[in-house]
Amino acid sequence: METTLPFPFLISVAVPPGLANLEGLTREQVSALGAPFFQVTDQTLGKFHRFLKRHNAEFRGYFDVTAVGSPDNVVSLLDAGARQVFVTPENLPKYAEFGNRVGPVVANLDLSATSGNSSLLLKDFDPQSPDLEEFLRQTQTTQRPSDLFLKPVPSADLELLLQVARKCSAIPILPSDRLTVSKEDTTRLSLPQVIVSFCKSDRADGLIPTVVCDESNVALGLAYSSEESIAEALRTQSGVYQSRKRGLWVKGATSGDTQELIRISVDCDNDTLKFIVKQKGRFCHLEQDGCFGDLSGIPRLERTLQSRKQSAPEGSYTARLFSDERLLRAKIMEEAEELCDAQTPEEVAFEAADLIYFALTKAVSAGVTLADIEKNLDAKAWKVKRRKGDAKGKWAEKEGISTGRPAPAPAPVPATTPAAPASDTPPGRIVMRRYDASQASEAEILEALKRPSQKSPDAILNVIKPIIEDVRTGGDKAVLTYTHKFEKATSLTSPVLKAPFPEEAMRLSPESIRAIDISFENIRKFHAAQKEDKPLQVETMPGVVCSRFSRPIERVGLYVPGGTAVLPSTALMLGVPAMVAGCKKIVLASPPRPDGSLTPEIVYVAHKIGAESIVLAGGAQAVAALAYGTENVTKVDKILGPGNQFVTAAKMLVSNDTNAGVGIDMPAGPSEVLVVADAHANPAFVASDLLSQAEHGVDSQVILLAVDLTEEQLRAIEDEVHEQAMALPRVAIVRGSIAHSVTISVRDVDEAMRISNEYAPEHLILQVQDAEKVVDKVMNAGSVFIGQWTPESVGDYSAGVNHSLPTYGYAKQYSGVNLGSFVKHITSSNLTAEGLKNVGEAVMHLAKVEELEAHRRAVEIRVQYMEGK
Ligand SMILES: NC(=O)c1ccc[n+]([C@@H]2O[C@H](COP(=O)([O-])OP(=O)(O)OC[C@H]3O[C@@H](n4cnc5c(N)ncnc54)[C@H](O)[C@@H]3O)[C@@H](O)[C@H]2O)c1
Ligand SMILES: N[C@H](CO)Cc1c[nH]c[nH+]1
Repeated sequence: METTLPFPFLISVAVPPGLANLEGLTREQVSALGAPFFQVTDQTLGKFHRFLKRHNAEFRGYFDVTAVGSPDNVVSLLDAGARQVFVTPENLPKYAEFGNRVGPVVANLDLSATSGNSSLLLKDFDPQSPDLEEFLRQTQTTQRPSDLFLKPVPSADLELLLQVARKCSAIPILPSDRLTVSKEDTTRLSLPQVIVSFCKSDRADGLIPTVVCDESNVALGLAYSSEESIAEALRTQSGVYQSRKRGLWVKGATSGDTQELIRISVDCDNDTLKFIVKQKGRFCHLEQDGCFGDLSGIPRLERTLQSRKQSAPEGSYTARLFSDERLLRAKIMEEAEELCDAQTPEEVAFEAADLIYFALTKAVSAGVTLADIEKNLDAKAWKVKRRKGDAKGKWAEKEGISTGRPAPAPAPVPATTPAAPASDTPPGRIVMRRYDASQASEAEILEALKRPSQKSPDAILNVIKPIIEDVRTGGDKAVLTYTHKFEKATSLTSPVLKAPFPEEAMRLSPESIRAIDISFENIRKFHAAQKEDKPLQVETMPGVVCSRFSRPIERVGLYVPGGTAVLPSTALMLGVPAMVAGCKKIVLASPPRPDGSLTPEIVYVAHKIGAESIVLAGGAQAVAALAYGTENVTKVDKILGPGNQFVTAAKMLVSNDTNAGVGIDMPAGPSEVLVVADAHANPAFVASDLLSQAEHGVDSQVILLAVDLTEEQLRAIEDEVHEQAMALPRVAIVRGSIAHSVTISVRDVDEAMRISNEYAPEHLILQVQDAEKVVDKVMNAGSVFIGQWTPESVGDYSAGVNHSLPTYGYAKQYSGVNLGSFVKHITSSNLTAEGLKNVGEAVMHLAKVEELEAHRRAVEIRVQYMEGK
């Protein structure tokens, strides 16, 4: 616990300041010095308690509680934010658990009886006592309490008290009614003079360097203080300093950017003051918040939100958030959930930033400042009674934490759907929301089928744009920097592993080699079959021959994801067709492990497909390196492969840069599956297929279209989902993805296929009777798995079909990766003289319509030549 005093003295106040007119110092002046001392009795305790609750941060004080009877009351003062309380030495053992927050009070000058305590309050201290010499001698011993507080007798000469305190490095307690900040008041001791007497300036002019900070302790700049400027600052409760050239400087007197004084303190070696102020406008004379530049981070966000609150552009997002309480509430809930689901440190930082943005919007909207929030944090840190911190109610239930209350109903079921009986649903059950298409509206079904919200495109762009720019301009070094940052592979010194790959980097068990070899061969066969053995040729008119032939794309970059799972199978799915297509340069990219190495399966696949190199990087940095090339990374013509939101957005961005000259395959994001199951389907099989995609990531979504299933049949699938999920190592991820996954009961297969085609799933699984016949009804899907013996995972690895597929509904317009993804089609025309004669008329006429005379003449000149003209 940080107990550093603002100054090496306390100010004693007889009653809670503000509850009575104080003589001497005002409440604000006491507050600005930050460490008051109070004497509390059973009678005044209630008042102090209430006062502390309200003003904890300003008056985090020291309390003599020897006149308070109940230890509970003493503890409640500590809990309310008292820095330290002093009790009689006999009572001290009762408070042992609170350590140095509780110290003894004694009334005699003999320190020997209290040695061993880290702090001690000497009350009725008389600086003229005959025992003073002996007392001073005792204070020189090593057993003395490190914090020795001297509370003087009422008649004490305060100047003398200060001298004695300095001699023995004790902390004098100065009565507020005997202090003043006014020059005119000669009956009291000058507080500014006391402050300055505790400071030692290194400067010839005696001024004290003063660091000026805002309420979040962000340094705004440097100023200087003198006794006079401190007096004026305390008198006016504003930022007043001593200009080195022009005397007193009242900050903002001319600019209007004034300051409200919050606190003055001195540093550890007493040569620098700190003023904490509430700054209006800017501190710096330049166009920036402070002399060290603009605010950043959370204070900057607060500033922006506050100005938006005053004048947000109509229709702006922040204006909507301020005016639509429900939207703001929904966003806070959404971001809180995303933060809980975040896994890597980067994701956690990203999601925490989002949550802080919306939380601060709520605060600003309610007129709460960051300083108010920080005061609360501090108050909590000073508490001594710790709450258990258990999760409560629906949140505990959602996470499967027992609350000792009856088990809850299953995950949200819309009112239109008959809910399963609550009593037999164990807490924390992993269950998909249920809808009944015959009772829910079309809009409700569409809403239920929405993919989990991705980060807003702007937020992602803000992250990836600088990364891409850094890599474009900084090359290898920039790639390495990001790999060190995101992958923590700090020992990596080169971002590329070039072929031939070292044997030790692909050392595998015979079983792994066999599994890869079998999959490789199946994928090769299926993709080789997609080859066009000869060019397409059509004679459209006599003598007019049109052809189309394909050529491999020369240099391809294949992104193999590696964030939440290592996916050598993706290396196969991209690498094998690239090899079959005959791409000359195949460059793989995949995030390395923290030790800088790659999983050996990926290196083995790279070796088998004849890759030229592997870029040891992931995310936007890998995409940028492939798109622009670096000193060691080969620039490619097309980037293919799935990835998270950063990867997908980076691919889109570089493909839009005409200077990059790079194409991409498609948006292949978080995995998803839609299973159509009827009463013939085996519930265990259905559940296993749903879970095989749910385990990919918390952003995955799985959908079950239950064709005419009874409540009992639905429950059987749900039971399987829960039981199988609970046994999975990635159950936490499954819980996240199932939270935004749904079961929809439909009447028949036609209704199921209508919904499925609208959803356009990446994977479509047909576990219905006569599944093959249903294939005719499939209009939009990445890849289809037909019948009960075809789990989706065979397509992920070994059947031969490709698993790099369009997600997020893009199956409506994109195909999955196939041989065609690695080739370009070139067309050719070949005309005889007769052919030109046959088609020439049409060409010349259309060229005339378009007024493109040179086009027309290119035909005419030949026809005339043929005719000997
Ligand atoms: N559709 C398909 O065909 C298909 C196939 C396989 C995998 N997938 C999907 O691919 C995705 C793979 O994602 P992944 O995250 O596991 O691996 P990934 O390799 O796509 O992403 C990891 C990289 O993201 C970057 N990154 C992470 N957090 C970042 C941040 N806050 N800021 C900037 N960069 C950051 C890091 O550079 C890291 O290397 C999953 O969603 C999976 O479902 C889809
Ligand atoms: N199902 C993923 C495509 O969405 C691919 C994959 C790789 N490994 C396992 N599965």
